[in-house]
Amino acid sequence: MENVALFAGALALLVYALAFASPYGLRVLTVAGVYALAAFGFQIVFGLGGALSLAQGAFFGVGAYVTGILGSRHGLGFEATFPLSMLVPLLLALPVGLAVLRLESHYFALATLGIAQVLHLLAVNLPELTGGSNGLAGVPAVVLFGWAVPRGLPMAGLVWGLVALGGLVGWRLTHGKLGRSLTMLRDDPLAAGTLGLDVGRLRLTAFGISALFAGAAGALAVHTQRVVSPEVLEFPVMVSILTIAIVGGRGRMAGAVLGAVLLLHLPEWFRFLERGYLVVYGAALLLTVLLAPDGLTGLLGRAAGRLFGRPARALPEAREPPPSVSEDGLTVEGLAKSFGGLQAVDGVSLELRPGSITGLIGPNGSGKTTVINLLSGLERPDAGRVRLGGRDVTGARADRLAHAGLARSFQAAILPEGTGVLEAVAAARLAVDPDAATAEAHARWALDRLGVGDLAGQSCDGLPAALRRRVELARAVVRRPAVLLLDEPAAGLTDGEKAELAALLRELAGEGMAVLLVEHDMGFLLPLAGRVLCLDRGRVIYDGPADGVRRDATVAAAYLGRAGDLQ
Ligand SMILES: Nc1ncnc2c1ncn2[C@@H]1O[C@H](COP(=O)(O)OP(=O)(O)OP(=O)(O)O)[C@@H](O)[C@H]1O
Repeated sequence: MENVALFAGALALLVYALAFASPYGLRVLTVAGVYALAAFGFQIVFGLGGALSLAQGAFFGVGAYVTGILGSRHGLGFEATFPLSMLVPLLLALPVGLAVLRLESHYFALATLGIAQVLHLLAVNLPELTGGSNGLAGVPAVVLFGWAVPRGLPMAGLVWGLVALGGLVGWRLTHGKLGRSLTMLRDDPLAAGTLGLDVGRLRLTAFGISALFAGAAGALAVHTQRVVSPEVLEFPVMVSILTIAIVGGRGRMAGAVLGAVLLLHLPEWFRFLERGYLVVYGAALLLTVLLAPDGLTGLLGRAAGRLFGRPARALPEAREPPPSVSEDGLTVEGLAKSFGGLQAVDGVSLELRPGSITGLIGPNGSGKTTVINLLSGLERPDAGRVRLGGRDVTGARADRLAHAGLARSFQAAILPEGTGVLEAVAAARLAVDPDAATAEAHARWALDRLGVGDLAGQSCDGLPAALRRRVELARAVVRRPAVLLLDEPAAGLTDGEKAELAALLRELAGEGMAVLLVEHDMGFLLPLAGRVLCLDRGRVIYDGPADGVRRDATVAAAYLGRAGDLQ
């Protein structure tokens, strides 16, 4: 269906360009292609990665200036200027990205906006290099195999040829491991780290790719206009790219094309309204954003789905992933963490041996989740030592710990809305499997293992709580971890479901996994766990066999009068 729509769209553009477009119309179409190319990169960094990079306009401008300066001042040809126009923004993006990519979203947006401001100032104030406010004229035409590509249809053809190529590259990236990893990162950055994804490296890669696309677009813009001026570094360029991505549909290459064609043509279509056109144009944009929050391509996709039904998803054959290799489990000594003045975890020591199930209990707020967060790398300990698989991993990042064989679940099962069950589970293998198809085959195995293989073709949206928990557990199990940390996995389950979960956990431990269970439900936990630790105000107040917990006076005292009760 998607392919038919793409083909129809491409054909319509071709017919318009060949038979109907005036020279001016061809120029607008060419510029639309240039913006589509810039928006492809933005779809990757913002649409998929969720990082509102306001540097896309700056990278566009840098690409434009590289072609402008090298072309008009040094007479270099397209074959040299075009790759350099992509390379220079990339070289700028890497150090800038390293410096700003770890900032929180709005600070990141501001920092990237600053880049454009600085570059604009440089462009205006370095006239010997850039031509100052007037810019540089006389940028040569693109010369291909000795033929100077004239403006009009040939230039439009060249630009749209590159749009087709760029769109294909972008489409492959978005549908492969990178795109899926970025989507996971956007939807749930915390979980992404615990699934082994290197958040920093992924963001930097997306930022770099966005710069490559923007630089290419900037170069083509200059060849189309044959001049370069500080205008290419001004904010309207960035606003146009952002609008194109949002109106067209976040994260979709087809959305970038549709958005660019519409954004560039709407002012032309409304021009007869003279000064009133801006009002209508603004209202049309506002309506699109309000009525189609996932953009026009999202709207069209949903409409097509309703009309023609969703095509059945071809499911991969289940394949068993290799288990993590680890003879030793996890050993923790003197773990401590405070938040401000509050000592959340205070000198906790524990050992998770392969093949064992250990329970971690304690009243509400006693530090159980913080222990799991410390062990899985979401918090850094203030003190203590953690050894995993025989190696010291104290303070290691979540993705490193995941690679070392640790998996965890979260108290509130987080599955990204709008994602398929199979994709959500496969996300946990993206960091280790060679490609997305292998990750999906492994995910299929995990879903079968959890007894929910029939959910593979479904969406995560609207799944009942018990099934969501299973899918989330499948996401941990699919990693075949050596150590599995589960934060209240039985919450909200019926007695029958709890019994099934208990059987599964026994099976996993029987295969050599070391399991840590944080639980309030003693009826579930005590028959399952060999050993139980009880925390109170961050300290271990009981560490012994499960059947001794109920008789222990300190444990009973800790639970008395607290929100959590020893059921
Ligand atoms: N990021 C944080 N910043 C400040 N305080 C925190 C943070 N995380 C946890 N705390 C505090 O640390 C203490 C321990 O919290 P934690 O969530 O680990 O307890 P818990 O035993 O898991 O509780 P529950 O059973 O309710 O899940 C609480 O007082 C909590 O408010």
